Amino acid sequence: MLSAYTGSSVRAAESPLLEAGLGDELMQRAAHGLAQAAAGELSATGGTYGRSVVVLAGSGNNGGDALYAGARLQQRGTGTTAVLTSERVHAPALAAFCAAGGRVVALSDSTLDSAAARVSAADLILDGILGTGGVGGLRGLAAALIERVNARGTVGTVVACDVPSGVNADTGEATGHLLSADLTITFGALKSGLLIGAGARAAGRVATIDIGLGETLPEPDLYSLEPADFRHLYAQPQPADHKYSRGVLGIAAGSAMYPGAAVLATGAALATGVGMIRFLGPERVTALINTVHPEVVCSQGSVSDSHVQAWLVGPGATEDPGQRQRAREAISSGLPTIVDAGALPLLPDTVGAHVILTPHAGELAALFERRGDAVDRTAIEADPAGFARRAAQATGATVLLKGYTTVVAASTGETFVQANATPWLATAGSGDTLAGILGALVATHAANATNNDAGSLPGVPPPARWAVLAAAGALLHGLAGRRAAKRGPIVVSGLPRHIGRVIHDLLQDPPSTQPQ
Ligand SMILES: NC(=O)C1=CN([C@@H]2O[C@H](COP(=O)(O)OP(=O)(O)OC[C@H]3O[C@@H](n4cnc5c(N)ncnc54)[C@H](OP(=O)(O)O)[C@@H]3O)[C@@H](O)[C@H]2O)[C@@H](O)CC1
Ligand SMILES: Nc1ncnc2c1ncn2[C@@H]1O[C@H](COP(=O)(O)OP(=O)(O)O)[C@@H](O)[C@H]1O
Ligand SMILES: [K+]
Repeated sequence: MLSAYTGSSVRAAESPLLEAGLGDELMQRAAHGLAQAAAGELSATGGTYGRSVVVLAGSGNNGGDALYAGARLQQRGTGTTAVLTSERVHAPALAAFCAAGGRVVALSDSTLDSAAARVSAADLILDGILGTGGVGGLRGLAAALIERVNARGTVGTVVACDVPSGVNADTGEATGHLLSADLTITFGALKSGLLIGAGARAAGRVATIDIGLGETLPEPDLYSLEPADFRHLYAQPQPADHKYSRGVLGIAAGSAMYPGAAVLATGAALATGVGMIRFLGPERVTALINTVHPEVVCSQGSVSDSHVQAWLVGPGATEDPGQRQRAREAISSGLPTIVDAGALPLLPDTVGAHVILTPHAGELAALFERRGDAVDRTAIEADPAGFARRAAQATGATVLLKGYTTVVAASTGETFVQANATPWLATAGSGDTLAGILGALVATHAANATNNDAGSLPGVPPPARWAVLAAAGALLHGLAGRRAAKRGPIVVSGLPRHIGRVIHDLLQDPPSTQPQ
């Protein structure tokens, strides 16, 4: 499991070390790590000697890191040019850079075009315009430069210093022009803004350099499950198990208008592994379910008459009064319940953490509006962690907010971010399969909660266990989508096949490779 920290908390952790006079030492460690990583990128594409490197250096310490790293690269034989984006610059770092033989271009209106051409043509670009001290998006000449570079495109590898310049290291928000990185080398601790929102999209691969902050760091701001965590969270069937002891999932999904959502959610739940599925719905839907999934036990019955360990309600169920009634009863049953799509508007004022809401940004905006808290969808998309937390706090539920990165917030504040998905998953019905995965994970966990530790991870407090499971579901869904997308555009009804194969790979001990 990865832990991430806001840029502000990393700055706070640095401050006693700075007061102790260790600022230069920290910067040298950062520059060393950055130069090593950059040299590694160059080596992978033909070596360092004679390669062209451009350092984009802003006015602060982020520019200092990049200039010191540029000096080290110059000493290893690169041809390095620093483009200074501000009149101010970290003077000792610039002096070291010049002493190593680096060339310097001061950005001005008259040098903008030639500097942009140089950046675009470089073998490697170190982006040190702004780090954790940035306020708002890039402005002035720096913004104009990046706009021109993006218009031309880049030939070489972009390595961001700490964060892609202009990304808010706390929230991942970014306004204006950004230079997307192939690799971000971040210092001291992983920054939250690299896991989420625009920052996650711009960061590329992320590596953290230890600069010795150690115990000065506070509690993490965000967590992210890694593929190797999955097998600790998945309730594998044991020799003494039978179908009931493994966990029974109740599903009330689909309607005459949207029967397909029920088929997709049920197929994904079966593929994730569950003792049994009891499916409730109108006859037309149950007939379809039984045709496509003969192993599912179907009826037109009620929630109170159905013995299950967990519920999944809502996919495709918007217009059907019977399904709406089942959803209401499931939500108030006290059993863990996945509340998706058409069931979201049926939520009472407050529920427990065992109720897991799965809105996309539009559905979350509607949820806030129903509670008299008007929030724009675009505001949610810009700060998904902030709004998922707000929703979890307001409702008491565990909130899984879907999108390019999926955020899961526990009502107690612990927040997970999973960026395992692919935009190919942005296709109708994909959310139904996520709901099915979550239903199966939660039902099998609920059945096993007393005799194994599925759903708990070292370092994560027990109240967040539903959030951990939901994050595991997002991880599995994302990896299955990636695997499916290797063969072209995703057809959602084919996703269950990939879900099963990804689970197989994730349960290897130890996982041989990260499933793709
Ligand atoms: N502290 C440490 O121990 C260590 C820190 N480290 C490194 O330091 C970095 C933080 O450095 P920092 O605090 O100097 O801030 P940083 O991000 O370089 O620039 C801020 C300056 O930029 C400007 N500016 C602001 N907003 C702007 C905008 N939108 N568009 C354009 N310009 C803007 C503003 O100047 P102004 O323009 O207002 O004069 C402000 O002064 C951190 O990310 C890490 O890389 C490592 O070396 C490890 C040890
Ligand atoms: N751009 C994207 N990149 C990665 N995953 C995405 C993207 N857009 C959507 N997804 C994922 O696809 C699913 C879409 O869910 P949803 O909007 O509820 O679809 P539907 O209601 O049609 O089933 C979610 O799991 C979401 O995280
Ligand atoms: K930067």
